[in-house]
Amino acid sequence: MSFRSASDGGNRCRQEVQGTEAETAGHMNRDAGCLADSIMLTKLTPEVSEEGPQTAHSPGPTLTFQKLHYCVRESRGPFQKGPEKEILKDVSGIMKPGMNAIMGPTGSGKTSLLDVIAGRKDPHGLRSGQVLVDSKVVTSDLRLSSAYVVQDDILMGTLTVRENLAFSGNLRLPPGLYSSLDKEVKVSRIIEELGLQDCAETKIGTEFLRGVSGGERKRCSIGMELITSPSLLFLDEPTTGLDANTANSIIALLQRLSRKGKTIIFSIHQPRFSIFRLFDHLTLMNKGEIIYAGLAEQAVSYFEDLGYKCELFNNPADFFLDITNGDITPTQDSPDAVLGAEDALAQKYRESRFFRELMEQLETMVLAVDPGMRAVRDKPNYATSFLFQLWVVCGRTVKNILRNPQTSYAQLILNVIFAILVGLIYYQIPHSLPEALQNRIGAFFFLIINMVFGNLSAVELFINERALFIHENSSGYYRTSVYFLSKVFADLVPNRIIPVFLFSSIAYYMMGLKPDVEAFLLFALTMSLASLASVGLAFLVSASVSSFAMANILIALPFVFMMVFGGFLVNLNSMLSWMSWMQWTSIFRYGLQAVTINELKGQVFSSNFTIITGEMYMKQQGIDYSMWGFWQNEVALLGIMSVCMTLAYVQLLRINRWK
Ligand SMILES: Nc1ncnc2c1ncn2[C@@H]1O[C@H](COP(=O)(O)OP(=O)(O)OP(=O)(O)O)[C@@H](O)[C@H]1O
Repeated sequence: MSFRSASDGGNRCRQEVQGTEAETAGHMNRDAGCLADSIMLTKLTPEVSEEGPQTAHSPGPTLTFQKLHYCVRESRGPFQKGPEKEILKDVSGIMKPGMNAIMGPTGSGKTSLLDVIAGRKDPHGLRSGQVLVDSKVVTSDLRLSSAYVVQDDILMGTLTVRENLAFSGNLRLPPGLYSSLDKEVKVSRIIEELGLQDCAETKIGTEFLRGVSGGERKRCSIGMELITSPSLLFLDEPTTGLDANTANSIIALLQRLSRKGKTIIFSIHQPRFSIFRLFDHLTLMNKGEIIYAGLAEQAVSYFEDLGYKCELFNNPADFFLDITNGDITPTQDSPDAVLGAEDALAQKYRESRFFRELMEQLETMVLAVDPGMRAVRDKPNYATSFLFQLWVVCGRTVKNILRNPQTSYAQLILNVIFAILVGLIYYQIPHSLPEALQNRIGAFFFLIINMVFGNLSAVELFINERALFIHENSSGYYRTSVYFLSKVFADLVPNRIIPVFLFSSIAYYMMGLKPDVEAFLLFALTMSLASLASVGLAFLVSASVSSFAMANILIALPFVFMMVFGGFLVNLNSMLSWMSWMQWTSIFRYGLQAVTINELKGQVFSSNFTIITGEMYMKQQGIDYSMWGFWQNEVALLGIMSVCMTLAYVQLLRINRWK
């Protein structure tokens, strides 16, 4: 078995291949039998193998896809959709246990094919065709039961390699099968297998923190998926961005796994020969069509039969890219020589014996499809319970905040500085008119502004980790509600509630407001609720958009409107009636009214000739200062917060998880 090349280079390749020939041959023989066997296999759930409590080594599943036509609609701007573009054209194939590479020039559709067969691409784009895994129709459930390593490593930068792997293991290994100790052992085994011992306790790294190297990151990403011992593993360009040696070691690792019976399917751009020779099966794509699918070592001879000549010492992978790019042309004397048409290579492939054999195999497999298994759409199954997920995800969020405390410190320091500033400006407000009322109301407005605008930073909450959330959620780590609650709690307590309480204490006593504990507590409550209501709105915006620029525009607009309708800048009674309804949505109005009632009720202010009570002033301003008048403001703030938080959760559920 060798790369059939007319050149000496081909002979050299042959010698290198021979090193792996024996094991590859064994693998191929097994594959031949595996096709029939695989029809019988139905298990796609992670096998509990070498590291787990049970010892089972069942071969990985066989994945088949038939006549896939996938279309995308190109966008021509925010409101204009472009024409539909077919990015996969009548694509069929079989991927058996072993190393299955999808190669092709850039834009040829490698990633699209990988995503469609992995169930990660929006099913609305699939015009026809079906994907089967062990003769079962693929449903959205495949996303949760198979493993997919994305091209950009998505890991929590503040956690170490071991902690990241433990996070994946804790959430994705069923507690009924694995004790805590089993999970720890499994993480250690994965670290060993991936050669990550030296950096196991090193943090992955963030923009502020230098962490592990690119290759170690990639290996950790693969480990995050291997923790469930998946029998089917998808990888999108696992070697992109890595140096030659690291790329080699990653592919060698994948080959070791494939020899344990796993089905490894990956897209790859232009591998060097030492990598290419480890492939068992090759699918070559060009312009959305397959131009070769078959054993990797037969690809060179296939193209040579078409009249292309592989140069001396040329790497087969480069040879194929030269063919697809049109950099080499076929010799016309070959009986099968390709003519000049754009899709001639795809046409030639469809006329080849490889395609004929594939179609025969596919027909047999489709006949074996259990009709009852068609179109089944299982609900996502999570390995762990809601409460356990909440515990683990909250733990990670808290750890992340403690290791990356800049935002929390900044929020705290900002609040203290601002409280001292407000306290100094409005230091010990007198009871004499006109300062008594003017300064009090001015100070309250100033305070509410700080509560609302001081929470602009909350818009980053779901934008920062959007990619991480989408990846983990669609890979079955945790429920959306778990992530939402963990982020909300972890943000609210350190960043919102504690700083606001500190702020209220400093500002309240420096300004010399009512010296009464109950009044202080109600003041702090109002400040907290005004803060939480604005945080709720910020969360809603944060969950709705994916860019900071858009989020800043969307959050600033309602805050400014709310400020205008707060009752301080304009008298709300004098407003045009069709506009005045906006006051009911204003956090400023509710906050301002509540602190005004709390402070002025029962107070008397005087000048040389005038005496005015707080009640008189509030009556004049149209403020209801009864008990319910006060509490309705608090209820309204709570209501705004609850509605916004609920909508933020709905938006998180609606985030597009498809690629
Ligand atoms: N959602 C989409 N909207 C518009 N075009 C798309 C979309 N997804 C894929 N395409 C187009 O489909 C073609 C194939 O894309 P794909 O990413 O699969 O190629 P690729 O072979 O993986 O390329 P690369 O090696 O550069 O990643 C490209 O022309 C790409 O622009």
